[in-house]
Amino acid sequence: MIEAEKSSNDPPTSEDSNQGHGSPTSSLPSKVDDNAALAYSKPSVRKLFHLMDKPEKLMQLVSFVLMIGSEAANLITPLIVANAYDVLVDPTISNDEERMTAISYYMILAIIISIAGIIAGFLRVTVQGVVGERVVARLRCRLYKQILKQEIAFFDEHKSGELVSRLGSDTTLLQSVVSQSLPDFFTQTIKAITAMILMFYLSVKLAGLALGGVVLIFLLSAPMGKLLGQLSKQYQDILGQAQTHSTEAIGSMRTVQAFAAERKEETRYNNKIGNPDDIPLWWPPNERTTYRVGFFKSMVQSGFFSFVFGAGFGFLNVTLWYGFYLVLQDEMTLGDLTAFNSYIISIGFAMGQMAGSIAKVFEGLGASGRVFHLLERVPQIPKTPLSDEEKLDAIIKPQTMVGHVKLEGVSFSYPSRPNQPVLEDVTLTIPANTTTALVGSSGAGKSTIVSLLQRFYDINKGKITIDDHDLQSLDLVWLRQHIGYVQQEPTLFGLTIRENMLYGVERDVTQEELEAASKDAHAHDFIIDMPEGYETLVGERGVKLSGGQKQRVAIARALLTNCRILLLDEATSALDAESEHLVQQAIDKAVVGRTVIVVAHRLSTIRQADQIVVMDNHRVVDVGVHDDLLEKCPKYQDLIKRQSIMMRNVSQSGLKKLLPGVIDEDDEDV
Ligand SMILES: Nc1ncnc2c1ncn2[C@@H]1O[C@H](COP(=O)(O)OP(=O)(O)OP(=O)(O)O)[C@@H](O)[C@H]1O
Repeated sequence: MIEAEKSSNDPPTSEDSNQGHGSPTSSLPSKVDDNAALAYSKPSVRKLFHLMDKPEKLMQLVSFVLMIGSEAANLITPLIVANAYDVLVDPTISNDEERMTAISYYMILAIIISIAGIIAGFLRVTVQGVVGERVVARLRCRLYKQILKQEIAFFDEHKSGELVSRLGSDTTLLQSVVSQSLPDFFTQTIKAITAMILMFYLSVKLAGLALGGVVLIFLLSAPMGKLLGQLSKQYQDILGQAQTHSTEAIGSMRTVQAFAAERKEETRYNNKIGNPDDIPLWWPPNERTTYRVGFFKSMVQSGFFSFVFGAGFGFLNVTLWYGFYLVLQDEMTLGDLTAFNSYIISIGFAMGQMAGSIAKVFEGLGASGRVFHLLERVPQIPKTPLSDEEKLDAIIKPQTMVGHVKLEGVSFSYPSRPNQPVLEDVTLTIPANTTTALVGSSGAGKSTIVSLLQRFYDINKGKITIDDHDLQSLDLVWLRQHIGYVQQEPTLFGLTIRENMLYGVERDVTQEELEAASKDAHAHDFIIDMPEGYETLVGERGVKLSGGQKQRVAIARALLTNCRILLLDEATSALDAESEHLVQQAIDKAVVGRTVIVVAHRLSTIRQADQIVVMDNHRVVDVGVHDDLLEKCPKYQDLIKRQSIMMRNVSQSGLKKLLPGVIDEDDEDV
């Protein structure tokens, strides 16, 4: 956890090694390292090029050679055409036919070289495009892998929209940097430098004047270019925030519509975009919207280009003027002046394109800061071993799991709220193959225990062991493969029922096995009633199934994983009586021969448990079986009295029988 406060680039310190695997006591919690919107690494072109592997480097080399070829062709052509001009006015040639033959020779040569240049240019752009596609595909794959590797606390802090935006628009920006802007910038720079050398070759005086002009224009336009880069970055940041809102709303459309909150969501999005229909005049109001930033960005952009082109071509006339003077002074030929003129036009265009490319490079580098931050972020769980030897020493992957769970003096707060204790000094022994019900008031920390057992978070103090192995020393994949988890509202994926049931099941499963598991989970009957049976698509997040059906599919999934520990978060939301009964039967089958820890809300579940853990105010207040706790634990009595599910199922007289002495005669409505 200490690493959370360090830059991901920082080398590990001895302090880190003290926090190694198996350490019973970790450091105090630190707030998750980054505020989502500010997460940023130093952008660098070098890092971008490191994304290239051997094939791309080779292609880059080919592209470079093609670039030299095409630009050499472009630059040599004016020199050849200059010869044709000089032939035209050459007083030593008296015969027009002879003159035309010489001109034709030079012009045919110039046309052939130009065509070769165009072909080389076409090939260069194609190769560069392929390089860009390969780099962005690799970047997206790595980035997605990296996102999947992050610990749950990271996802508590980072909204999915923001991450999707990094995978989508940020990587697209980087692609255009690699495949277009940077190569264009280099090409145009080389072109401008070569043209300048050729200009010096033609006339030192004229070239000196032109160079002075180029430097002056560059210096004057640089601040505008910088401003353009800043505005581009701001634009991307606000767009990212808008995307975060929209992804959240689109992903929760049922909630949005149920609360008739479409207008609210529209406003939230529009507040970031700046809907032009709400802006009476074209001048943007003083709010941070993409419209406002884009408005100024276009102004600066057009100002920048107008200045570079305008000043460039204005200056061209000044040099041309001086050039005529030099021709009259016999310091250069007319042909030389036409070639010089072509070069200075080339430089003007090159500078314009360089300006456009550099603005895009700045924009891309802004995005690269966000992308590289994520790419370099070291997941806090599991902590990265400092060396291969440490990995071998520290990580345990036992042959089998028995399922004996122990919590010893566990204290915990969520990394996003480090000062708010959620568990304090919790000690608990859960023998293998028994069922433990966690009960307690809302917010007592029951679901947190379930999360900690899956090592979604690391504890701050104390120790959690499974079969006497410290949780932090166990191979994380092995651990999670041996733990089944059925959530209150299970998440299914937009796949078929079969695919959902086999999600996370690594071995081959026969149809018989699949059906047996779904029969045990009381899911088989409703599945075969569906038109496409096990091949039925369940819709995004399983929306096409009822709550009870989703739970039964999730239980079947847990059964198929052959998990040794089953974690159940019982639904608080009411299922109808029949569905509840079926889910209960499914759970009854699932618990046999497993260590089961259930966040219990139903009296039936609580009563059947081998031990009941009563939690209150972040602590365990009592542990026992139902009858004992009813007798001696006031908190438990209170809880049972309040169990809403129980109230639904048990009549007042039944309640008095169930809780003698706890329900009073006048306790009509508990
Ligand atoms: N991801 C999180 N980040 C920060 N705080 C959290 C997070 N999840 C839960 N909490 C806080 O931790 C405390 C315990 O939550 P937990 O979900 O474990 O309670 P619970 O006993 O399961 O409650 P319930 O019966 O209502 O589900 C609560 O105060 C809650 O606000």
